[in-house]
Amino acid sequence: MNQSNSNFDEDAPLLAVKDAVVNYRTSDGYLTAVDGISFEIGEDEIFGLVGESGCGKSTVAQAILGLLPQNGEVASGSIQFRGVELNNLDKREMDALRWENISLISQGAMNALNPVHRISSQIIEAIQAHRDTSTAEARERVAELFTIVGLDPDRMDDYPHQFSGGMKQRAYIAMSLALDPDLIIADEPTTALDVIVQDQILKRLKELRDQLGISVVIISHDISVIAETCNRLGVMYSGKLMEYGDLREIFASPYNPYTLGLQNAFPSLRGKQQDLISIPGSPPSIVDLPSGCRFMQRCPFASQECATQHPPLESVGDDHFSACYHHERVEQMRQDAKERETWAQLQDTGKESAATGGMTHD
Ligand SMILES: Nc1ncnc2c1ncn2[C@@H]1O[C@H](COP(=O)(O)OP(=O)(O)OP(=O)(O)O)[C@@H](O)[C@H]1O
Repeated sequence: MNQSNSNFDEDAPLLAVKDAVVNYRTSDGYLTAVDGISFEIGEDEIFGLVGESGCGKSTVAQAILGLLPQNGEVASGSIQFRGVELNNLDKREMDALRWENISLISQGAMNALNPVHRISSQIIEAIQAHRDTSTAEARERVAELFTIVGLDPDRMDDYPHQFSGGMKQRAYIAMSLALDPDLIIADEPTTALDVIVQDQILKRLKELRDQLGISVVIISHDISVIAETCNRLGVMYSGKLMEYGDLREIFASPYNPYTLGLQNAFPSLRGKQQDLISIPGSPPSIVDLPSGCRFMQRCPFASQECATQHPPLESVGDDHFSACYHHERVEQMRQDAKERETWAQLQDTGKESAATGGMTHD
């Protein structure tokens, strides 16, 4: 463990997010992008946060790292790293924690490498900004990091343009590992990469967990990426967690209609290719959120009860939680969700919010 903060509580979870609400101040007033979500991440864990574009995944990542844009704020709830409330840290403390304890691989991180500097100098600079290390020692560390991420250390003095997209992404991962963080947050780490490179990067993230004991949060809109890599997951929709817990348990027995829909909508990275079925419509705008279940307008199983308020997360198994009013008829929902007609009827009845919308895969 990287003990840069003496207030860390070794018995506390690595990361605990509790009832976190994140608002953005806009000309339309305060918009709630993340609405009371709670989850915990333990040691040696790969946690996936999945959901369609705009559901609040990046907002969660930015809130954890203290990197919300100027108009964003954690309005309530708590975000604790090893028992330390991150919202209470000042800028200097948060800057130290970032990189040393939690590091971020953001969307398109590979483009964050500076094109006019050698990759080695960029990583050395990151190391020396936090540690009193000689350049020779830092170079040794860069070589070690290159080996860890599967790059040839002889290439460390190359410029970014001499690397392919996948190699640049690995180089950025090497940089994010430079100070031995306990947790890496990878926000769409493979989106811009082809399927083979994507697979290699995801395998590498898994190996980091296995070899270095680093926990990883992978944020993706693609449930098949999460299925390949994670051992626990949270399914987000419109600022809420719809299903949460052990990945195998959730994939073996999903309880939430949104998870059922997502499973139909993405091709498996390996395994049998099945017919893809989109969820008609699109998520509600955060400018005008419905008072009932956020997924109601696109849910083929919705009833009157769903219009009352968003359902709370309920325990439905061992480390398995789901937010839905219809858990008692889950067997039937699982069967019906596999049928194209079940989702097509939403379009027929005009129930969905955007008649021509649908899930996209990019
Ligand atoms: N600075 C901002 N000001 C106002 N609204 C914002 C701001 N940043 C994000 N939002 C809104 O907050 C909601 C959540 O956005 P966020 O980027 O967290 O979602 P996401 O699930 O990560 O989507 P994507 O996969 O497209 O990045 C969206 O409705 C978005 O338009």
